[in-house]
Amino acid sequence: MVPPYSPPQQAVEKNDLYIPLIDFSPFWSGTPSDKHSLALSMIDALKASGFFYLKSHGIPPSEVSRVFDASAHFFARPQTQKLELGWTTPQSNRGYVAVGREHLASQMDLKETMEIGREGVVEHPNHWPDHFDDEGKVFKELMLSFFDRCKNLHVQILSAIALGMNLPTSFFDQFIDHGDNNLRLLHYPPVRKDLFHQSVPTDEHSDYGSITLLFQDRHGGLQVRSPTGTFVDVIPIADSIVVNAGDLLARWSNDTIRSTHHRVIEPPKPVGEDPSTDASDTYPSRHSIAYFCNPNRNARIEALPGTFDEHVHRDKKYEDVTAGEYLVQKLAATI
Ligand SMILES: O=C(O)CCC(=O)C(=O)O
Ligand SMILES: [Fe+2]
Repeated sequence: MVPPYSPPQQAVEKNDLYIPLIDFSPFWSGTPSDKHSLALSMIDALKASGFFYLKSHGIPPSEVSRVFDASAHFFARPQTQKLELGWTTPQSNRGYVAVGREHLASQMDLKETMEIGREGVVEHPNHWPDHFDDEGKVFKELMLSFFDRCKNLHVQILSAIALGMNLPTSFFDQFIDHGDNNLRLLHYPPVRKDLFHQSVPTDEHSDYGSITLLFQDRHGGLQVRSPTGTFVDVIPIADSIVVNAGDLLARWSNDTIRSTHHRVIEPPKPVGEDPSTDASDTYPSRHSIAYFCNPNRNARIEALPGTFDEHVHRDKKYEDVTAGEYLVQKLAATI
C-alpha cells in the first residue's frame, strides 16, 4: 500500500531558488488523484527552478553503483586506450573527451567524459572498449542496459509532465520513442587547490535537450543559479537523482518551463566534516553520470498545446525547429 500523496518538501530553498524532493512512487502505484498531485508538483518545480530531486525512480541503487564502478575503471585506463575511443563530431557525439576539450564558456573545463549514444545507429557507432579486454565487454553490456533503463525513465517522467500540463499521458511518446539520448560518464580528476580558480570543473551552462537525469557521487559540487544571481549548492541526496529541464523542453513549453544555468565547482565538505581538518592541497576526484534525454532527432518541436493562445494571453515565442538540427548546432558551439 502506497501512503496517500503528501506534497514534496523543498530540499533546496535559498535566494528564491526552490528545488523539491519529489517521490515518484505514486506514478507506479498511486491513485489517479495521487498521480495528478505528483504531476502538478513536477510542473510547479519545472516552472519555478527547472530542477527537482526524484526518489523512488525505479533504477535500483545497486545498478547505479555498478555503473559508477565501471565508469571509474574506464577512466583509470591508459590514456592511449581512451584516446583511441576519441570523440569525433557533434553529429555523432560519441566517444571519449579528454580534459580541457569542452569549452562551455571562456575557460577550460577540468573534466574528462565518455559519451554514449543510441546503439545501432549505423552512421554513428558507439566507441566501445570491448576489443581491449573482458572488462571492456562487461562495460559495454552494463552501459547498454543502463541506457535503456534511463530511456524508460525519460518516457515515464515525460508522461507525468504531460499529465501536469493537461495533455494525454502518452502525448510525448511519439516524440521520444527512438531514444536519441546521450549517456555521459564524467570524471573530475583531483585538482590542486591553488590552480583551481584558473579553471572551473564545469563552467556555467544550461543543458540542451528535454530533461537531464543526473546521478552524483557523495562529493557534491553541483550548483544552480538562483533568481537573485547567486549559485546555490545542490548537494547529493542518497538514492535520489537530480532532474532538470533542458533548453528544448523550455522552448517546447513556450518558456513556461525553465532551463536553468548550473555549474560544478569544488565539492563542498560532506555534511558533518569540519573544513578546518582538511589539510590536503588538492580537491578529491569526483564522478557523476548525466543522462541527457532528447526528443527524436527528426521530431518537430512546436509550442505545446495550452502554452499559447488568447486564453493564456501568450503568443508562440519561437519558430518550429527539428530537434536533431537544434542539438547539433548547440554541440558544435561548445567543442
Ligand atoms: O557533473 C555534474 O554534476 C553536472 C554536469 C553537467 O551539468 C553537465 O555535464 O551538463
Ligand atoms: Fe549540465
